[in-house]
Amino acid sequence: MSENCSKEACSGCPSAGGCGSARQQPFAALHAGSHVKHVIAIVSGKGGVGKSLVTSLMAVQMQRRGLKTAILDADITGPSIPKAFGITDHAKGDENGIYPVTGTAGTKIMSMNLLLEDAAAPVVWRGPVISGAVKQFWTDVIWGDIDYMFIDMPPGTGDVPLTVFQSLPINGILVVTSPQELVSMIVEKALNMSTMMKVPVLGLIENMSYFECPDCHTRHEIFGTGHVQDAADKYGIAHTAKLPIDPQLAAYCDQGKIEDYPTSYLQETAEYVLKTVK
Ligand SMILES: Nc1ncnc2c1ncn2[C@@H]1O[C@H](COP(=O)(O)OP(=O)(O)OP(=O)(O)O)[C@@H](O)[C@H]1O
Repeated sequence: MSENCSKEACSGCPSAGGCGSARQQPFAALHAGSHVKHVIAIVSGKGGVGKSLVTSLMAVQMQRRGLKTAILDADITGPSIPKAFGITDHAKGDENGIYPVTGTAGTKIMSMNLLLEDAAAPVVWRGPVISGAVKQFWTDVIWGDIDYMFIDMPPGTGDVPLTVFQSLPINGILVVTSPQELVSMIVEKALNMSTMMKVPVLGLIENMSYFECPDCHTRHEIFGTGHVQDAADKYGIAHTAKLPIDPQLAAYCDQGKIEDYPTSYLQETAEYVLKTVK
């Protein structure tokens, strides 16, 4: 934030994410064996709108550009990142710390499911314990050199997202919504939380925006017309994107082959992030 800056938050500011001094609280210390250049959090107002999918696609986009990429899965009670990347190995640790598991294309991943004996076992923990685990993914994991780390946040605006915002030096967030959700107060809550935390909103992504008929290529707005641009204008968010409902994408995710999916989805979002957070 420049000395002359009079903005309450960074949304809409051309320097958003780049000025670095908007947030001044002491952040949790990164492990000595890690050097993470940029941290982008993916948030949503509620669960099931495709936050993990967007996190995975963003990592894949960056990885394809030859950047060193990581995903910190902060969705401790509903971790879905290892499945999308087909990771079944457990994370290993020694006296120095915990090592992330690397996907076939090179994305480094840490998730609660990589630490559990049984991936189907529920994590029945209270909020502060969950927040502690997320912080440990930052402080105790030996990430090595990372250009872009994406954090798959737990949905909503509860105490875990709050702790993550306060503890980790997040450069910006991408908000994932669905067409119905966009008109709701829940999205406004997520956007207001980022304003309160002084973390710039880099973009608004409307997932399941439409379905394109594979035969006639007509686009059908199954969940109604979204208003992603209206919402972006209202909050001064410079970048928007729309993702279609794509059964093939879901199938690649289910088979753990997200890195192999030949798609340009979120290419423009990746380019916007590269341009804005550098
Ligand atoms: N655009 C899409 N096309 C097809 N399937 C999708 C799409 N977006 C999400 N899905 C599927 O919907 C399911 C939920 O998506 P995802 O896990 O990314 O949501 P989420 O917001 O992270 O949920 P939670 O917050 O509960 O973890 C997944 O099975 C995913 O493959």
